[in-house]
Amino acid sequence: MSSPPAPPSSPEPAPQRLLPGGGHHAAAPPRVFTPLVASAAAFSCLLLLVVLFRKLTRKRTAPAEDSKPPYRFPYAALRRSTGAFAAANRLGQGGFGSVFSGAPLPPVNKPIAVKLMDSGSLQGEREFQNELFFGGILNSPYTLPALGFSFNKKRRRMLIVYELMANGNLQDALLHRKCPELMEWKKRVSVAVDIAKGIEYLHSLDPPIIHGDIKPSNVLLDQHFSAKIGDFGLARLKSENQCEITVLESDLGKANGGSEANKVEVESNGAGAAAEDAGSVLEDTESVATTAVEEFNAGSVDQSPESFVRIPISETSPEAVTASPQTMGGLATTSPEANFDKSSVDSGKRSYKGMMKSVSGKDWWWKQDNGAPGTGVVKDYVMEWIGTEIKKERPKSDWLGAGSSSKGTVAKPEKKKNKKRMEWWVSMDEEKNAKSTKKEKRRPAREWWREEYCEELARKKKKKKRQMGVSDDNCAEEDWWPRDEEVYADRKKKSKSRSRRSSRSSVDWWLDGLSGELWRGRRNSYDFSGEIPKSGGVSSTPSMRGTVCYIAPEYGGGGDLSEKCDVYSFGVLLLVLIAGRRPLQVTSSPMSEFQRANLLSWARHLARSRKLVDLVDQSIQSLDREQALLCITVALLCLQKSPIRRPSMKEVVAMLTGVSEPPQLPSELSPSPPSRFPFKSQRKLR
Ligand SMILES: Nc1ncnc2c1ncn2[C@@H]1O[C@H](COP(=O)(O)OP(=O)(O)OP(=O)(O)O)[C@@H](O)[C@H]1O
Repeated sequence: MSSPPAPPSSPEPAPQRLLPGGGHHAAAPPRVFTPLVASAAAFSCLLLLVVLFRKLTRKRTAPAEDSKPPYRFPYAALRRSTGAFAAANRLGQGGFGSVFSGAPLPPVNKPIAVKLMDSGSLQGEREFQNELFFGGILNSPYTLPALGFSFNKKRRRMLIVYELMANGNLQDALLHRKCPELMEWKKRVSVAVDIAKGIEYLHSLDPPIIHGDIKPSNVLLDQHFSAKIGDFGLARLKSENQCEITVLESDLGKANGGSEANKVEVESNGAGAAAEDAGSVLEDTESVATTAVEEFNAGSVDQSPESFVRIPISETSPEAVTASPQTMGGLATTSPEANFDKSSVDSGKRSYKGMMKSVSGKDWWWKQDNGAPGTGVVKDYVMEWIGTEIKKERPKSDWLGAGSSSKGTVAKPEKKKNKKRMEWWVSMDEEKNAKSTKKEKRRPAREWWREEYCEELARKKKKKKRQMGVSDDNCAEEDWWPRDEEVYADRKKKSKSRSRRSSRSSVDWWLDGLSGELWRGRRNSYDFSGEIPKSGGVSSTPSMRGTVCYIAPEYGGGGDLSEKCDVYSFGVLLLVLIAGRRPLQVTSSPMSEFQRANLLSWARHLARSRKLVDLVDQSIQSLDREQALLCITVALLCLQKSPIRRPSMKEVVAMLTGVSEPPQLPSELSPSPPSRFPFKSQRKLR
């Protein structure tokens, strides 16, 4: 008997699995899940990547909430924002370049103004750094610090970004465009108070900030004609012991190396006419701003981004005495070299409360701490390129102190080179140093002034003759500088009354009340309509000491910069605001007008003859006479020659806002000045 055929083996062992309560629980893991797990893992990886990517992207597109200006903007973004620096967007021309309006760019979601500076002048580069430094510190509705910056290495351009001020600068609004809003007395007073509060704010910081160049063209007006103090290019931090602290260039050595690297990179991306685009390509990868901090922390800067603050050695500092090889008679000189090398390291003047942190060891760079309180975040500015530019531009003969290397210094040639560069840089506002080493040779400021002035006049006259028929009247309108014919008319007129002042030249007379000023030679821009020479203004003697007519006599004469210098400048500005005219305005009008040329002398004259209200702008509407008298009196108090006698800005604000008692005129402006008639006044007293 044949056995029944075996049932065909079931292809599916599944029935076993399907048996309830069967004894097959220890079966192998279900393979059906494997692809599921794999795809889940892949999905999570992908998700992770996406999250990471978004995080990275966000870092580039939106700086962290707590990040603060100044931000570094990609050059290409600024270029786009200003329509490739289109002429139509040009707001004006300053001493170091043009300013353009631009569309909002994150993280600054407001219209911007972009100052485009060529890197030709060291002074410009230095002002650039100053602007950025103070941009990280200032925070007041009455100041307008830089919001950001950028570079274009190929084109050797530096850019500074500010908030756009709809009504431009005060000089232009008041004297050129004569904005109707500013013809209202109340508005003028409110502008004056805004400015006073702005300066008060600067002086109230710890350490105080001295602006150093208060004048109407450095005051900007927003859409409501609220005033903000701008242009911190010449501003200084002041230490408790009166040391000036100057923001200086970056580590030259490091900067040079890095810059070369960058240069190669740029050139590899394009050449010739495409230079700008090549520069842009590099930066176009980022579409919006990052902060300097982020960039530095992220290590995306390929070289050290330090800029620093230099603190000159105090003359009595023991460190200075031992450190400086140029120590003389127990007192250290304040030579740039001494400052550069030594002060930084050990001189114990580093504690800049809440703003900067000292760097330990032999690293003498100062880092500017602008991070959120307590975080200890160090803010540095990217200055990779400036050092190289200095090296390129400056002739060897320009380095101050060349050949005067100190005995005790054993330095490597490269180090020495850098030092000399730095000395030159340092010396730009260190006339004081020169003074201390060459004391006996010092000339009176007035003599120096006269020479400079006469040379300038001669140059101007020559130039004008050459350009016969070319009108540059508009350019010559800047603040104070009279046209040649005016000056010569002035001289003619003065020669008639020479008997009175035989020993004094017209220049001396002209400078009455303005003694010692230097000028920066910048011109205003709204009415400018031609090519501007690189150096800028009508008179272009570079100076790190402010603007003629506005600079305090003691500072112009070589003295220290103090808060009282700002007070003096504010006094001039206040008179300009009240009178609606420049501080010096010589016209070819009749003799009666001539004595009014110098606003300060004119105000003093009116004070003595008790006609102060005559100073007020004739076109002012709704004049409050009492308030006008108060304002002029405050201005005259600020303009006292002795800095100690000038009020503080806090007092000025209190007087202008009526918080304190109305002030009295300075005693020397009484109708019979006691100093001139001592006997008479003594008799009177008895
Ligand atoms: N934030 C801004 N908003 C609007 N206009 C501005 C702004 N910054 C500057 N400007 C305008 O651009 C022009 C040039 O400004 P800039 O600060 O370069 O020169 P300046 O103040 O005239 O002279 P200086 O070189 O002595 O500072 C000025 O007419 C000014 O009104």
